[in-house]
Amino acid sequence: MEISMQNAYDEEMKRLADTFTEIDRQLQELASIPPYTGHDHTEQVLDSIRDSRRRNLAVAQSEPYFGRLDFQESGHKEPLPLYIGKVGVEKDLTLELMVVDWRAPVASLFYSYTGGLDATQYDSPDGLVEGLVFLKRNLVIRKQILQRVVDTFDRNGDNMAVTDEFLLYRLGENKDNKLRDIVSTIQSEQDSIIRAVKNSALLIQGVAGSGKTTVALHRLAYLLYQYRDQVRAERMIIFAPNRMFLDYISGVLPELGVGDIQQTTFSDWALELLEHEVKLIDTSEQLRYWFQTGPGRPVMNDAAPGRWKGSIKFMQWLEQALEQFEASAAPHADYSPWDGVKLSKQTMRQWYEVEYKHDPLMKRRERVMARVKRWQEMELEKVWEVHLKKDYKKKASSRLRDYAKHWTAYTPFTFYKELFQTAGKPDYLSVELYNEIPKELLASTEAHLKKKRVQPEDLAALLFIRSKFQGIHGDLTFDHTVIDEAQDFSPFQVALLNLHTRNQSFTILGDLSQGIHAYQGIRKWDEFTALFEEGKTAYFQLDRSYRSTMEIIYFANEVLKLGLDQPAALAIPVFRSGDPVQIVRVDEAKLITSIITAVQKLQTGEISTVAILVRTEARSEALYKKLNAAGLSVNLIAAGQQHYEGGISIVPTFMAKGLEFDAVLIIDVDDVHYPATEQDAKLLYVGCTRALHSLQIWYDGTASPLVDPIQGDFVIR
Ligand SMILES: Nc1ncnc2c1ncn2[C@@H]1O[C@H](COP(=O)(O)OP(=O)(O)OP(=O)(O)O)[C@@H](O)[C@H]1O
Repeated sequence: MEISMQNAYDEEMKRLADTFTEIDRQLQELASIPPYTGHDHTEQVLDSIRDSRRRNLAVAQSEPYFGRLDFQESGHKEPLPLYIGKVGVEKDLTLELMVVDWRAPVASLFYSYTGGLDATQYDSPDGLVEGLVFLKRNLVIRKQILQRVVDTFDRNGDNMAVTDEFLLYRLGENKDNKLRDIVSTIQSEQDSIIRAVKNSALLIQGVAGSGKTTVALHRLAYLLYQYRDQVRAERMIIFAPNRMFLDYISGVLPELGVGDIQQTTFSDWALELLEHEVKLIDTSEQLRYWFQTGPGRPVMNDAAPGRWKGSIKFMQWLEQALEQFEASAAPHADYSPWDGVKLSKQTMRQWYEVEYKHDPLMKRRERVMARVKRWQEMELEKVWEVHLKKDYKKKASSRLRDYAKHWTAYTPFTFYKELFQTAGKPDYLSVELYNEIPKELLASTEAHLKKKRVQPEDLAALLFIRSKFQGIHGDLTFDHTVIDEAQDFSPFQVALLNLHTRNQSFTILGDLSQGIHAYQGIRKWDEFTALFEEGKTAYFQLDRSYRSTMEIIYFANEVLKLGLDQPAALAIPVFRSGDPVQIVRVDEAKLITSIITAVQKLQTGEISTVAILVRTEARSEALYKKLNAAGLSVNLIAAGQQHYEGGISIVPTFMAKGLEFDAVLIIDVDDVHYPATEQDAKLLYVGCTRALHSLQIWYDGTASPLVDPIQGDFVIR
């Protein structure tokens, strides 16, 4: 070790020991105060403050910080070292900050500073603070042991830019079955997204591996810290593509000390809100249909049911249908509980159309019926003769039931079902509107709905109807909504979520180049921008990819260029080099033995997770059986999977989206399974970009036109 680094190491050892002494002292002091169980409000507040201090100190106790920034504020004589950790730690009496929380305004310097001698600044609650950075240092502390000290900027050194050395060290590590936090190496462009203001819809186009998911999770932790008076964790929600993906990302928020944030899929959330009145079709059927190979393959154009039903046009169509329903829904007949007494339809209409106008539709009906009942009770009270009263009461309850039956109480499902009937339109719906539904869609939807089954693309519509029928109560609204893999969401879904989200506070992330579910997803980000109030959106683009080696990124970019007229953006790799991508011809007869040999070879290196990516689900199931029978223990990842186990996985490529593996082996990359179409290029791109360190492309017969022409020193055959 160089002398200067040895000095740095010694200095940090001493500082670390002091920090631990202080943390231990505070923890002991807190342990000596028994928990408060009384009713005094002030004492209760103090107790909860002590509780949160205990929790923070427990986090800091093993890894108190990961970074140091020496910053000299303008007007100050000397730079002050700031130690940055996952939680802040203050000295008890002096309140001197021993460790700064990574989310605090001053900590933003640690992330946004990219080098140079010029003054830099950060946004503090009191305005901009300017000054000079002298040192940026990364520290690895594990279980109280200082393992590594890396200076990525030193004003007294030669290199005036912040170096990537520490980042590369972190990226070179192998992955297990969970996504991890990146607090120690958040990059400047990621930091701007994490710290962007709350009340805006952020739309983020990020290439594969640019840290979108990770950044979104860090943003939630930041919002909870920065806006602690305005947001609550249980009022924030993350929408992810499937449960396995949720399992995969489930470690990050607890690592950041954040709990209770809702994490779900759009379907699970919607079905719950619809009180499970309907069931979803088996979506693996749908996936098999869209991801089949060969000549029968369907085209993913705007006529696809998901595109039609996911459009804002359909939302507007429903709005009109609901308006037509509303106009005809008021009571059409007088109500008479017994002969000689009558409540006129005009009175009831007045209640329905004027007095309760601002209530949701079905609530209005409920309120009118409740009022009719009250009126009826009052009328009964006017009757003095006992036997008559008894008779009227009986008659009235049966007539009221009858009257209510003729004024249908719809659920979102029964209403929706009535719209999609091939036999004819409901009375209230105009012919023009009814005729706008494509005939084929009308028939297929009717067939599903008859079985009380809905397709994923029906859910936004059902929830929209629900919102009109029941309204959206406060407990169904969110303080902030994250949509991951948003390119697969429809505009209708996002518009619907906007109804449930306060102040347009959204983080919407995705990659158009990975839009493999184009039968429902968007083509351009404008489709979402148009949904929000002007001036309350912000667009970010993340082009640097952190996951894969340079070789893998160069290769994946070539695949996109060969298949897409205009890729959304090409990824820029960080300077991390690995082995070239291998394109290998493997005879089908030798496939199983070749996979086993390749996996065993990979495992002799540092590789811990391996994915064998397969074009279709059927093929992956067949290979899974054969590989296990041949003695290789692999996990099959199938649609509907709840957990991701790590190790060796066999996965249909479309299911691998969002995940990552140390090594990836894509098989069947021939001209039949991956012809030169936009759809296949996106699918193959998703597959290639799952790999961190090693990528192999296998084929038999003729290599896919999406890989065959690729030349360069990043590929070997
Ligand atoms: N600043 C960073 N420091 C260290 N690692 C990072 C950083 N940014 C991203 N990564 C790593 O890069 C990988 C990709 O991150 P993530 O999965 O969040 O990207 P993504 O953009 O959502 O990817 P995709 O669209 O391909 O699913 C993860 O292993 C993550 O830890």
